[in-house]
Amino acid sequence: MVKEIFRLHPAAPLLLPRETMSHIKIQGYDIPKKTQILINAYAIARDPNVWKNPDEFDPDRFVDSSIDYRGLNFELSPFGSGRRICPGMAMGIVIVEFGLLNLLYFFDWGLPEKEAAKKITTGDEVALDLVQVVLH
Ligand code: HEM
Repeated sequence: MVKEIFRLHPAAPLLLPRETMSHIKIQGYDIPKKTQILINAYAIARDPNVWKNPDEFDPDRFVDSSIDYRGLNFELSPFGSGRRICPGMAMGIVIVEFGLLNLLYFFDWGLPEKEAAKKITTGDEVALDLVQVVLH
């Protein structure tokens, strides 16, 4: 469940901007020194070449899968990766897991009468979830 939340709704959809320290070549592209780089984790999570039915919220996709969010699988990297990976990752994971556990434990969840499930806004319509949260 938490992996699927991090996949579809990364808290930092473009991770953090980084700058190249030297000239590098990635997949044939020359990237000069001091170029600002953004990793579009949001787009990677919705790439049909990487994920089956990418727009679908399907926690079961991680059953029998070794893909994890701790920086070793680039298709799922809500905390970034490498030397600049989020140092607060362990704390972030605990906050998300405890938040979810509390919501599930202390509330009885259900749909209001007559309201169709498809009418509920999931946030998929908005590219930057963080912006959506701030604006509401
Ligand atoms: C769910 C919670 C969190 C998420 C999704 C998250 C995500 C991220 C991401 C994507 C980066 C950039 C990594 C990169 O560029 O490769 C980052 C960096 C960072 N995060 Fe987090 N973070 C979370 C929680 C936290 C917490 C709880 C703290 C501190 C208590 C924290 C402190 C930092 C710091 C200091 C950096 C900069 C690291 C550097 O530039 O070397 N984060 N985080």
